[in-house]
Amino acid sequence: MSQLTVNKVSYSYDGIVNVLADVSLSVEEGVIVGLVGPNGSGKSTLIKNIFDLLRLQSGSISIGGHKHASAEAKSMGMYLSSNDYLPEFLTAREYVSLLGDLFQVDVDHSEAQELFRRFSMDGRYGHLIEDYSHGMRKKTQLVSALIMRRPLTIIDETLNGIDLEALHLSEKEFRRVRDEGRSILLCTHDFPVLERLADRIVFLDLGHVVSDAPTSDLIDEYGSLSDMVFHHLGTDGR
Ligand SMILES: Nc1ncnc2c1ncn2[C@@H]1O[C@H](COP(=O)(O)OP(=O)(O)OP(=O)(O)O)[C@@H](O)[C@H]1O
Repeated sequence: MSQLTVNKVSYSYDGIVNVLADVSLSVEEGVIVGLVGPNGSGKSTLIKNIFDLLRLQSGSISIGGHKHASAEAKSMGMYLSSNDYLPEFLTAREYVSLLGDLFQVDVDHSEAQELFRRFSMDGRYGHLIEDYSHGMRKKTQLVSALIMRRPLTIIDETLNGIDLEALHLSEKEFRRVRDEGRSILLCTHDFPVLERLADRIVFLDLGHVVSDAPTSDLIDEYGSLSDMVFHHLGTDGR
């Protein structure tokens, strides 16, 4: 079953230039899909359309088989945005509880505390988020997504700014998410991470899907994901 289906979505901020042009993609159950593309190619605009943060202008989107703007769809997907905005006036425990209420998840705080320990934030779960560093906020976002266990998690550059140890642990946890049959759409410029993790890569450029292929096929053909992107960017008539 498809956890996410995007069908012929176009979007324009000014009614003149299409930032997304007929974008289609799908994320099946139990896969990690990488979303890559140069700055300004439309990745964040696409993600905001998926989560109904921008009103869909044309095409259709479904999450877990439900229309993307419905309450059912919204309960199935979680979005980790590229910024580290979190409610400063809450502790991580309160924030995770709040998400648990929203997603109707019975939160296991001892599991969250254990993840805090493993992410080198031992003893900080009950502290106010306003005292967290940038990296700690990113890791709090990751832990909260791991605890909410949504069928679809979309991660927009959230791994930026975390240390190598946390990155290693995140990759391990993402593989576990996939093994449990849940799906991740991972938007990042960190190609080595995608080469290790992603089953498939969707490459967006100037609002168009340039390619959508298994990571191993792209590596066989181009040697690496960065070479695939450089090859495309050097193509005449781009
Ligand atoms: N609120 C907005 N109003 C007008 N134009 C916008 C707005 N947000 C984004 N854009 C434009 O839409 C295009 C796509 O931006 P978007 O942020 O979706 O790209 P991106 O692929 O996520 O880029 P990056 O890798 O830099 O995060 C860019 O030209 C950007 O300037």
